[in-house]
Order: sequence, then C-alpha cells, then structure tokens
Amino acid sequence: MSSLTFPSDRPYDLICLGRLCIDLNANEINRPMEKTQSFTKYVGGSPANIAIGAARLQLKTGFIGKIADDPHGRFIRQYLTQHQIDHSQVRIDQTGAVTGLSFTEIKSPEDCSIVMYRDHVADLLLHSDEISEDYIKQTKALLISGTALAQSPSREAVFTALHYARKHQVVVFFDLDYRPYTWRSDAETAIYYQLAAEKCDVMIGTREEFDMMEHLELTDGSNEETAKYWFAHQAQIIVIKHGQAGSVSYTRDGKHFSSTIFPTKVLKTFGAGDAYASAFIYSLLQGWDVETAMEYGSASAAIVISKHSCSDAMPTTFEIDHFIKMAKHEKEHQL
Ligand SMILES: Nc1ncnc2c1ncn2[C@@H]1O[C@H](COP(=O)(O)OP(=O)(O)OP(=O)(O)O)[C@@H](O)[C@H]1O
Ligand SMILES: O=C(O)C[C@@H](O)[C@H](O)C(=O)CO
Repeated sequence: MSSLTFPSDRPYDLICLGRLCIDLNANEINRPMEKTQSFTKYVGGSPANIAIGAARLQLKTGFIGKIADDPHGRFIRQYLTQHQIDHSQVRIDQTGAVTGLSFTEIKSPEDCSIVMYRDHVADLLLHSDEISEDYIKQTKALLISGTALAQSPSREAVFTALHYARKHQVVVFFDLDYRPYTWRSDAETAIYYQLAAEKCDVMIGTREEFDMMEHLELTDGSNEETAKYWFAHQAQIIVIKHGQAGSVSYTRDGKHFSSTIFPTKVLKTFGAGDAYASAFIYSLLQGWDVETAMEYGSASAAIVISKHSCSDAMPTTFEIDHFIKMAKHEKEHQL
C-alpha cells in the first residue's frame, strides 16, 4: 500500500491540467529533421499524453485546458471524445491563438529531439476564472504539468486549481515536465515550480528537472536531499527518473525504492516519461504499493518508446501485464 489516501466515491479518478497540442513525428527515421519529408500527426502535449494513457488504462479521466479554434483544436477534441476523456472543461480560445506543435526528429533510437512551436499558444491562455471548483472536487487526483506555469494567465489558473484541490482533499501529482523553450529565466522557473511543488503530494521528474527546480542550492542535488526537502512540505512520494538507469522513489515514511528498466527495441526515446506517469498514477489508484507502481510505469514506458507515437502508443492493462510477464519469462530463461 502506498502512503497516499485517495478520496472515494468521486466521478473521476484523474483530471489532468495543461497543454493539448499536436505531435508531428518524422516518418523518415534515423535522419535529421533537415532531411525529413513527411510526418505523422498525433495528439500530444505531456499532460494530454498522460490523460490518454490514464484513459487507455480505464481510469475515469477528465481534462482542464484550452485549445485553439482551429482544425488542430477540433482534431484534439474529437480524439478526447473517442477516448472517453471528459473535455467539458477544455475551453476554446476566441482570440486567434494557435495550437502548440512539436516536430520530432528521430536521428537514432538514442538521439531524438523535439522542435516546439509554442508562440501564442492557446493552452497558456487558460484563465483562473475558467477553473471550476465544482469540477475539481469531483476527482480523486489532479495532475498538473510544469509547463503550464510558464506564463500568465495559465500560471494563475494552475494555482487556482491547486487551491481547490487542497480544499477538497484531491491528491495532486506534479509532473515537472520542464521545457526550457517556454521560460524566460532559471530564477523565474525555479520560483514558480517551487511555489507549486509545495502544494503537491507526488512529484515525478528527472534528476535534471529537480535540479532546475531546486535552483539556488535548495539541496545538494542528491536524490536523498531532494526527497528530504520536499517531505518538509506537502509531498508524500518523490519519483526521480534516470532514463536508461531506471527510476528511484522515496516515500514520506522513510522508505525508498529503485526500479530498473525493461529491455525494449527503442524506436524513439520521448514519451517514456508520460507513459511512466500515467501507469504509475493508475497503479496507486488501484491501491498498489509504490514499488509495483514503478514497475508498471517502467513497463509502460518501455512499450511506448518502442513505437512511433506517444499518445496513440499508450498501452492497455492487458498490454502492460503481458509485457511484464514476457520480460520476466525471458529473464528466467537467461539465468
Ligand atoms: N532506453 C530505455 N529503455 C527502457 N526503458 C526506458 C528507457 N529510457 C527510459 N526508460 C524508462 O522510462 C522512464 C522515464 O524516462 P526518462 O527518465 O527519460 O524520463 P523523461 O525524460 O521524462 O522521458 P521523456 O523522454 O518522455 O521526456 C525511465 O525511468 C525508465 O523507466
Ligand atoms: O510535451 C510536449 O509538448 C511534447 C509531447 O507532445 C511529446 O509527445 C513528448 O515530448 C512526450 O514526452
């Protein structure tokens, strides 16, 4: 059992807040973007990917965000409908803002990059007046994503949602999701991340993202000190992702766990974090312990990075369970 206590009898398991964008993933892989001729379009945006992953795992999922009044926005909204993700709180911008685009480059399985077009995007125009307390009090868990803190009015919308979540005993997950492109300075980033992190129950991020947030030497940069620092605030669980080195987690009651990766045929590296987060959150909502949740997240990540998309590749529980079973079978036969 994890140390988290989710409220019961609520219509939603998870509501995600943040960007709904479009991924344009290069079809010609193993070459630079300059030599790419075509792309495949998917719904993207880290919190969107996590919501889609959660819904794929049969969680009752909702979304709070803002989309552009353009074909991309309509594509996103129909995708959410198709995947039973409630979008009653996904507003439609009327100011001519655009949908964020992420062009992804797959030079090699280990060398992938993302070119993000995020000028005048609709998702950062979500306003605090558009955050519904009645909606947030209907969920067991809320996920916020760091990039939504990058600019006003989205920044204030996040803090409004955090206020309502705390008021109604909603468990808050903070996926750090640091994207340098959308920030003006390290100090600004760290200040707003810290202010949000102090109100969150679970934080999930890479070591680099925690280092960014702990700017001005809040900690010595070790995982142990990171956990100790945030346990002095609201945090119950800290998860630190280390790429191919796996992940580690700390719980407020003094335990810590590490998880290795599942071997997989990597097509592209991005999407691992979102897949990990959605399966990790799913596991805790089932009442499973943190170590099992890390294994589930790691398996989901390994599945998604073996495929071309992020959102479309998010696995079902059957796929994850089968993947874990086969991986353990192969490991036993290697010994
Ligand atoms: N090459 C790999 N093979 C198998 N699993 C991996 C690999 N890389 C990452 N993972 C798994 O995915 C988890 C998250 O990956 P990572 O640490 O890169 O986070 P991230 O940077 O947030 O991911 P993303 O690239 O989606 O932004 C890791 O902790 C690990 O469990
Ligand atoms: O989060 C983004 O805006 C980019 C994502 O859409 C992309 O799928 C990715 O980088 C996932 O980690």
